[in-house]
Amino acid sequence: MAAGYVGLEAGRFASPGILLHGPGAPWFHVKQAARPRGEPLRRWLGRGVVPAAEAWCPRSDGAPPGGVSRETPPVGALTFHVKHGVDEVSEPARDPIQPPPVAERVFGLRLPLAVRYARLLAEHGVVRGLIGPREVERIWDRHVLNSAVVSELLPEGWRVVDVGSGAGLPGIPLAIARPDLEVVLLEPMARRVAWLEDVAWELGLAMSIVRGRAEEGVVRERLAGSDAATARAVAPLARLAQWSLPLVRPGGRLLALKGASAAEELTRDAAAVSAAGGVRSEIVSCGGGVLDAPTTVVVIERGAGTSDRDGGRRRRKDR
Ligand SMILES: C[S@@+](CC[C@H](N)C(=O)[O-])C[C@H]1O[C@@H](n2cnc3c(N)ncnc32)[C@H](O)[C@@H]1O
Repeated sequence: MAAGYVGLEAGRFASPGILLHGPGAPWFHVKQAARPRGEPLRRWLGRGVVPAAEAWCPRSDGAPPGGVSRETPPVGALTFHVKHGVDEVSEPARDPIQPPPVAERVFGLRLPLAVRYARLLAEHGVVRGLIGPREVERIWDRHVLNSAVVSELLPEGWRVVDVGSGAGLPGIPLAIARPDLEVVLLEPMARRVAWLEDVAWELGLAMSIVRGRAEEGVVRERLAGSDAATARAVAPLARLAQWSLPLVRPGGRLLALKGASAAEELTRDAAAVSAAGGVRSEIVSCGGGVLDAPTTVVVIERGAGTSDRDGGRRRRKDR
């Protein structure tokens, strides 16, 4: 790096809600996420957010371009530089998309697909508002791996409906880790559905994406008889059971990814879960030995005696 430039980690410039770090292109995120349309970055930096006159991203040849570079810096060089008159040089920031070693245990030979998904989330997912910029740092443990380890609870060949898939969590990591599953992503918001379609296409994943709400009749018609429903950060357990249990066959399961609130929710919503057809409930920890913080899942089985119009009719094959 050139002398005369003080290297600062991009993240240090961030004010709340503004992403200045990220894989690939910090300037791009500034432009997209924070900078008023059309305003030169130089002026934006001069606003007291960064007390500096000139900023640039490192180019692949290492030379300061003089002004803001629009070249995407190479991975591992996610540093934003401010001309400051101080002879200091920074280390390149860690690439948050580098998978941790445990990722190979979870995804095996399909790890490259998981890396591509993590990168899509971190780059386009942030810009498209699917995940917050602060999530990029913890994309693996809190999102991709946290979701994929739920596959421990899914027998081979099951059809799984991911209710309220949003950014594709947990459905897409599950589909990557377990190509034997038939994964259906269910999401009502058009913008998110478009994102899910883009990701499925980019990754070449054979999966169905259904636009709708779990409780809608037409959705029930289409998805009833699934083996399991997954849901993360969608609704309190009572509502989730009312929405999702009608989508699974008798004996099938709702897998609700919950955090520390799992036990409390299960106690609080026991009556509603039972009224929705849930017969056996338990709290299971997934990913022990892989994740520092294993994923807590509330597992609710749908009772054999419960009925809805299509329950069990659409089973793919006898299991
Ligand atoms: C907070 S986001 C969580 C997204 C994703 N599961 C995750 O963990 O990142 C909740 C998602 O549930 C969807 N959602 C809300 N109500 C729903 C319903 N009745 N049926 C299906 N999806 C629903 C929302 O559109 C949104 O995408």
